[in-house]
Amino acid sequence: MSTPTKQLKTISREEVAKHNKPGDLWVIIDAKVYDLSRFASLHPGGLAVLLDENVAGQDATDVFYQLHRHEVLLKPGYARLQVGVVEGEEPEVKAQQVGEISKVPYAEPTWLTPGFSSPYYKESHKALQKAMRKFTDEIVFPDAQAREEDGKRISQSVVNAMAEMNMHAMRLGPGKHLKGLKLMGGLVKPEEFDYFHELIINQELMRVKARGYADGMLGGMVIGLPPVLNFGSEKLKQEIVPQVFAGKKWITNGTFSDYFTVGCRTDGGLTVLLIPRGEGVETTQIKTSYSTTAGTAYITFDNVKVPVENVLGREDDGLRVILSNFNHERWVMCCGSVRSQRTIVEECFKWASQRKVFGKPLTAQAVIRAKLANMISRVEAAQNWLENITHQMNNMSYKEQSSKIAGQIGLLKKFCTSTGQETAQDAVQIFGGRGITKTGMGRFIQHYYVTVPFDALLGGAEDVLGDLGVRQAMRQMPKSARL
Ligand code: HEM
Repeated sequence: MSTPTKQLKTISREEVAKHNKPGDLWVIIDAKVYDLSRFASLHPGGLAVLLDENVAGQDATDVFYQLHRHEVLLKPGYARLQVGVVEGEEPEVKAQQVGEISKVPYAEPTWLTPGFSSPYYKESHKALQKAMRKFTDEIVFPDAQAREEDGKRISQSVVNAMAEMNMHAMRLGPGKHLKGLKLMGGLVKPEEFDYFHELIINQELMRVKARGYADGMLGGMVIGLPPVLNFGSEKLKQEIVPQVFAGKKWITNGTFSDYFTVGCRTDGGLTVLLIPRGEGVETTQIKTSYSTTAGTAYITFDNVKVPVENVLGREDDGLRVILSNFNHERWVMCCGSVRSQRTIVEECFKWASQRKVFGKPLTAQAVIRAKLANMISRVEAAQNWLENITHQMNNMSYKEQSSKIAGQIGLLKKFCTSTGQETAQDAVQIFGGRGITKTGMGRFIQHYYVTVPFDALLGGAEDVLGDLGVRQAMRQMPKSARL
């Protein structure tokens, strides 16, 4: 939200210039006049910088945006320091408003860029995207940033708000489980819900820019509940699924789960069980390179008794249950990974345009433009491949997906996460020291840089997925083919 400027008085630049000493200190930032007289001694960047002759009583716009994110000025405690607007001038900088599409080049996928079109997205997709953007900005983003900071799990109010929209159910993809549900307040009919709707939900939620939270936001459900839906008995499904969709129970989010979907070694192989939290089940928090809000845990099962009806699929046939889960799960991860990369492109484009070195923006340097070129190419390639695969998923049965595109999904995931890591490295180079600080200018770059290696591990390490892709292709190699 920007500060309302209309009621504020207009002040001439000459008048501002008179307030240039300790105890009487004004500055101009983006045509807005700030009285820093009392704040100066509390300023985290120190008093001396504010008393510099080029700052005190002067226009400090450029230097301010070299050192602070715009959001600093939006914090109520700081916004309050504004005492007026420069006579005859209008502020230029505008924060992205709730629900708004970014105007920064490549900050949005092509289909959301004015003047571009796409064969994949219909009216219901567009309506869902708009609603999801608003929902994420208003309800999820503030909670994500706060929880990432304090490491607590997602607030129940957010889980409830998601449940009200039936978002948890939609995150399991199209299918019978959506029948009769009112999706996103009725914006999408259950029978028309497809993988592009789900892609939109996954990508919009990822805009929270908080990787641990993104997993803690019922990421465990996306992985742990499908085996119950696809292989559980009717009785088990009726008992478990509605509770999880309603946000009352948690599955496979370690520290705070009520149920765990577990592959157990049995005499004849693997058997998948749904284990409720109870006697003999213990979870201990594991600290990782991302926040504890994800719920990552070390779990022990000690002589736990599990009812026979909690077997998912057949005894000793657990590998099939686990493998059948992988395609969707990996595809979800691709959606998130691509969207996170895009956030980094946006951050870098903004920074490289506003950061001035020897009087010129970073974008004046060919080496920086080359890094941006690589980043843009990677994210566009990944999104376009993702959309192609999503289209195939919409036109294949679940079984066909396994035989025809499991390999491609594996390759896409490897591509998304390896390019994500290259982009993280480029971004840190562009931001310099600010790319490794947890607060201020480069905080999202730092966060991405330390959390992106995890994307390259979950759902299968890159080498394994690459190998899967090539092995599946090898099986389709015609015997008749010769050079
Ligand atoms: C309304 C005016 C200002 C406010 C509310 C403000 C607030 C802050 C805050 C909250 C920080 C901590 C870092 C962050 O959260 O981004 C900071 C750091 C800093 N500020 Fe300011 N500031 C203002 C104006 C200025 C100006 C005009 C300068 C001019 C040189 C300046 C120089 C610095 C420096 C050098 C740092 C340390 C940066 C770093 O650690 O990377 N500030 N300021």
